[in-house]
Amino acid sequence: MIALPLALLLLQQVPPVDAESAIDWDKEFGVEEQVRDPVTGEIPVDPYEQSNANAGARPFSGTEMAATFGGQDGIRAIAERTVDLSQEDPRIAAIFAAHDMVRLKRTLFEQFCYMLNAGCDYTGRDMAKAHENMGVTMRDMNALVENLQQSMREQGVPFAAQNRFLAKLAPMSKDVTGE
Ligand code: HEM
Repeated sequence: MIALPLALLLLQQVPPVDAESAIDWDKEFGVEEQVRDPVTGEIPVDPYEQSNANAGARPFSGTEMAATFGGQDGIRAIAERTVDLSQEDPRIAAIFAAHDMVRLKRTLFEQFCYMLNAGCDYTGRDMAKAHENMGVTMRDMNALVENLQQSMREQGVPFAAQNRFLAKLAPMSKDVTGE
């Protein structure tokens, strides 16, 4: 029977929360709130100059490679699947966890589509800027390439065409990893 009086006594001891004295710790530590664009669902990035040169490789000529990859629909499926597989891949998932996968799926699709000459412009950042301070290693790079290979295989891209595409990506590894 002493429980109720004791509880009341303890309640009295809790200092009242004063709205004016509540500390905004995010502000104190300079943590900015990340607000997604209501239309695109993406988190805005710092301004940069947009150019197809940011894609890091010149496109294939002709329409053969684009057709082999299943046109824009096939390329989108491959880019998105690569991101999904990488997010679930215990070897590299942690690198993706704190980043905007909505934007990555769009920009990776654009980059692949541009390179495969399937009728897109690339609007993302260049490879060095996009992977700056991320600490990506060649081992991580190999894991991502395996995920891309699986995505291309699932989409029915022939082995020779897969390798032609990978050969265009390979020189980017030094900008991505800094190794
Ligand atoms: C040749 C290989 C690669 C290509 C072509 C590539 C392509 C891209 C592209 C197009 C972007 C988006 C740029 C933008 O937001 O403006 C990006 C961002 C990103 N990439 Fe890669 N990438 C490669 C390798 C890797 C690897 C190996 C990892 C990690 C294992 C990785 C992790 C990421 C992450 C986490 C982002 C998001 C960055 C952010 O939100 O600021 N990438 N990549």
